[in-house]
Amino acid sequence: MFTKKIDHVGIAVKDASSKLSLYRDFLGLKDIKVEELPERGIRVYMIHVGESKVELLEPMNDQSEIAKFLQNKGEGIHHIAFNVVGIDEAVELAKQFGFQPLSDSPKPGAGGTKVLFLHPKTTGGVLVELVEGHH
Ligand SMILES: CC[C@@H](C(=O)O)C(=O)SCCNC(=O)CCNC(=O)[C@H](O)C(C)(C)COP(=O)(O)OP(=O)(O)OC[C@H]1O[C@@H](n2cnc3c(N)ncnc32)[C@H](O)[C@@H]1OP(=O)(O)O
Ligand SMILES: [Co+2]
Repeated sequence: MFTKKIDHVGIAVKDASSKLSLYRDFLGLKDIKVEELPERGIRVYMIHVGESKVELLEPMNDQSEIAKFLQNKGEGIHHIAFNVVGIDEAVELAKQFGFQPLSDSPKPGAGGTKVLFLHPKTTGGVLVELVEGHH
């Protein structure tokens, strides 16, 4: 597998609009794409910063993939995502290295990408996302 850059840093928030003054107004990051992923129960605010992004993850409902994190840990950094080439081989490769994939195959991510998560228990306490494609 080939990795060239950090794709994004995922940040769990209860209410994204109240966080935009930092990114959009103070830091001057105007390229922000909003997308809803109902299958994950997440509204995404993808904030472009040079070649990488900050991804604000806002729950759309109580079943949201980030609801439990917000309940247990509160708002803050949720995951780091690496842009990769060869994600279809990543499940088997990760297992060979002792990292636990959180699905049997890559799943749809924001912006039409394919994503695969690795369990934080096997990656030094960091939820790692692999992303193939571009937002
Ligand atoms: C927007 C789409 C997409 C994109 O295109 O970028 C996304 O980014 S979606 C982002 C949200 N989706 C996901 O995170 C999917 C993958 N995550 C999971 O499957 C689960 O969240 C999880 C990582 C398996 C954790 O779920 P679960 O085991 O049910 O949670 P617990 O609360 O019981 O925690 C167990 C254990 O793991 C620690 N933990 C949980 N979340 C994180 C985290 N984000 N980073 C680091 N560690 C985490 C938690 O603290 C527990 O540890 P112990 O207390 O020591 O047991
Ligand atoms: Co992400």
